[in-house]
Amino acid sequence: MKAGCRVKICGITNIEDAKLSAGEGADYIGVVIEVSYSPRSQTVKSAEPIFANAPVPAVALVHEMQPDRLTELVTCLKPFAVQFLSQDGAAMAGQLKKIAPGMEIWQSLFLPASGDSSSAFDCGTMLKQVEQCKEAGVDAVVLDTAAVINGVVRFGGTGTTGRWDQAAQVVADSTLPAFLAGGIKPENVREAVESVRPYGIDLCSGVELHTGIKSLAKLRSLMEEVQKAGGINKC
Ligand SMILES: O=C(O)c1ccccc1NCC(=O)[C@H](O)[C@H](O)COP(=O)(O)O
Repeated sequence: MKAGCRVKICGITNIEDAKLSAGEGADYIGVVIEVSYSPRSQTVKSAEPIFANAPVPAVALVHEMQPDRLTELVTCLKPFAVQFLSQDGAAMAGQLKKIAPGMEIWQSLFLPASGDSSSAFDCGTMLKQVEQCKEAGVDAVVLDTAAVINGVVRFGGTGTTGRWDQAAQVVADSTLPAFLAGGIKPENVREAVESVRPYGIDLCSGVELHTGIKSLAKLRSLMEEVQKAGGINKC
């Protein structure tokens, strides 16, 4: 098993970027599927070539997708995992694992943005959520940051860092592998990894040339910085 911090490159919109990310060392790629507020969103149909040819495990991200559509997605794309941005991963896990045994279920959980000291956060409550997810068959959680952009709440892909002190508390006692997401980029990834010690990191806008297109130079620089991060991450 890999010892260091896993890396998931998300918001992939084309197979070239999937291959670029994997070639630079990504462990997973993520594709946002039919999420209205994402500028990187793909349809099940347009995502087919990415999932069919992905060189590393590919994760399908969904938000409040109807169960019938979810079944179609799983049948067509055969993702390594479905990641729920809305809080329905635990409720859907049992049903999805019946139709796709072996497929993982990931659940995004949202922390306040850094600098936001007014939003209530209770580590114990989040750890209970993690435990409930685990009992329901969820395999991993992604600690991300939600933010209001142009008047719309976006659950991910915001480029906004979260409260890493709070993320570190959750990671330390999480009973599931926990990824850290939100505003991670080459310039801050070392601090993110060394201060939170997540199982993995998950990022999107920090390695883009422009929205929806990845940058080779930024991916390379990110991976170099991840390699430099010292210490042992949570397995
Ligand atoms: O990437 C998007 O456009 C996106 C939009 C809506 C929900 C999720 C989205 N991306 C999912 C991810 O897992 C991102 O990697 C994660 O949210 C972090 O994004 P970023 O802050 O841009 O690194």
